[in-house]
Amino acid sequence: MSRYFALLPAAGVGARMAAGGPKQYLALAGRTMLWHAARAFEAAPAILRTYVVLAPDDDQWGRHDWQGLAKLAVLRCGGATRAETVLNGLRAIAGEVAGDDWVLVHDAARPCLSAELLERLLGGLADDPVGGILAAPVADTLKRADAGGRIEATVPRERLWGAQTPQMFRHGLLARALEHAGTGVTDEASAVEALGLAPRLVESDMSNLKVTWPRDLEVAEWLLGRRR
Ligand SMILES: Nc1ccn([C@@H]2O[C@H](COP(=O)(O)OP(=O)(O)OP(=O)(O)O)[C@@H](O)[C@H]2O)c(=O)n1
Ligand SMILES: C[C@](O)(CO)[C@H](O)COP(=O)(O)O
Repeated sequence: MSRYFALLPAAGVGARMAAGGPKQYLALAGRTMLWHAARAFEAAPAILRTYVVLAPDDDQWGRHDWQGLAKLAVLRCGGATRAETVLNGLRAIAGEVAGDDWVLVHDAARPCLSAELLERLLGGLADDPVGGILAAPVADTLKRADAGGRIEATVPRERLWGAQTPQMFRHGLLARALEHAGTGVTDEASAVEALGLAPRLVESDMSNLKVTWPRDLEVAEWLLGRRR
């Protein structure tokens, strides 16, 4: 029978947030952003454990309250890029997680993942031979800029999706894909794509936003408040 694990890369520095420290520890609706990101997996019975991958020199973890997260396990093996952090995490859990177990990789910077979207991902991929990701169809007209900030071209948006997380793959396949792809890929799916496979898209929406810029905090806070 398939087993399911969550893995949260949380070793980023939050350069674009420019908050004076890693953004995963910023307060949102009374908890840290990281707490909320991990909380989504707490409520899903299928998930056995939630691994959080911190930077080796993280000095903030111990300063916060992680109550309510019984499935949590902490790893201190984050790398210089998101891909490196995920691969280090996959290697660290290889003794506990089997090659054909599912791993759901979820950004610590996505604190608003709902139970509905998580269930949709788990249900949509249960029998999938490759795995896949939550993603939202692009709604805006897309422009490519030139170096001076003027429009160079309008890019057709048909069949374009914005990739989100969780990204769900079997441990063995994902580790192999990331080893093959190197540390530059910005998500797990692109590493799997580079092996010639086609991950499935499971439709999500903008409620599962990534908190990247300071202005995203207010939206995330509102979404979390609405859910309570
Ligand atoms: N070396 C890294 C870089 C990023 N991440 C994680 O990957 C997720 C998505 O990254 P992003 O939103 O880019 O976060 P930061 O890297 O912190 O932000 P920035 O790029 O603005 O510095 C976050 O949970 C972040 O902590 C990570 O674990 N290890
Ligand atoms: C994984 C991701 O959230 C999918 O949209 C995104 O690629 C992370 O990108 P970042 O540059 O690390 O923020």
